[in-house]
Amino acid sequence: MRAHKILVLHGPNLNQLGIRQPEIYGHETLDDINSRLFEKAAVNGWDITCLQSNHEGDLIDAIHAARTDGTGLIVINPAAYTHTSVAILDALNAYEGGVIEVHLSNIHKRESFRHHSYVSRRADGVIAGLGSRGYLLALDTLS
Ligand SMILES: O=C(O)[C@]1(O)C=C(c2cccc(Sc3ccccc3)c2)[C@@H](O)[C@H](O)C1
Repeated sequence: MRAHKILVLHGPNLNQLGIRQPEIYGHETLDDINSRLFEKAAVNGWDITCLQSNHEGDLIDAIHAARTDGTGLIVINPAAYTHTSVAILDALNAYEGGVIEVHLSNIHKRESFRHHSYVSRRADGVIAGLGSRGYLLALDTLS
C-alpha cells in the first residue's frame, strides 16, 4: 500500500510556543509537538514533513510543492495568517489533496478578530481548542 505523505505547516510565532501564554497555547514547545508527530508517522509508516515559518511566502511555496510531490494531506496551523491570508487560501485552493486546519486554542472563544478563518473555506476539517492533540487527531483522519 502506498505510504501516506503528509505536510505539517506551522505559521508565524509558533516557534515561540511553550515560552509565553502557556495558559492559551500549552506548555509544549513546537519541537515537542513535532516529535509526537514524527513518532506517530513512524509507527504508521508515513512520510511526514514539518515546517514552521514566520514568512507567508515560505508557507505558500511549501503548499505549491505539495501539489506535485505526492503529498496526500496538509495539516496546517496558519496562526495569525488564519485571519488575514487570502494568499494562503488561494494556494490551498489549488492543492487537490486533504487539508486539515488545526488551532491549539479555541479561536471561537477568543477575540472577535480570531473568529474568522480564510483557511476554513478550503479545509476539509477544522480542529480547534484541543491543544497539540489536534495535530495528532488530524493525522488520525488517515487511519
Ligand atoms: O490557537 C492557535 O493555534 C492559533 O492558530 C495560534 C496563534 C498563535 C500562534 C503562535 C503564537 C501566538 S502568540 C504568542 C507569541 C509568542 C509566544 C507565545 C504565543 C499566537 C494565533 O495567532 C491564532 O489566532 C490561533
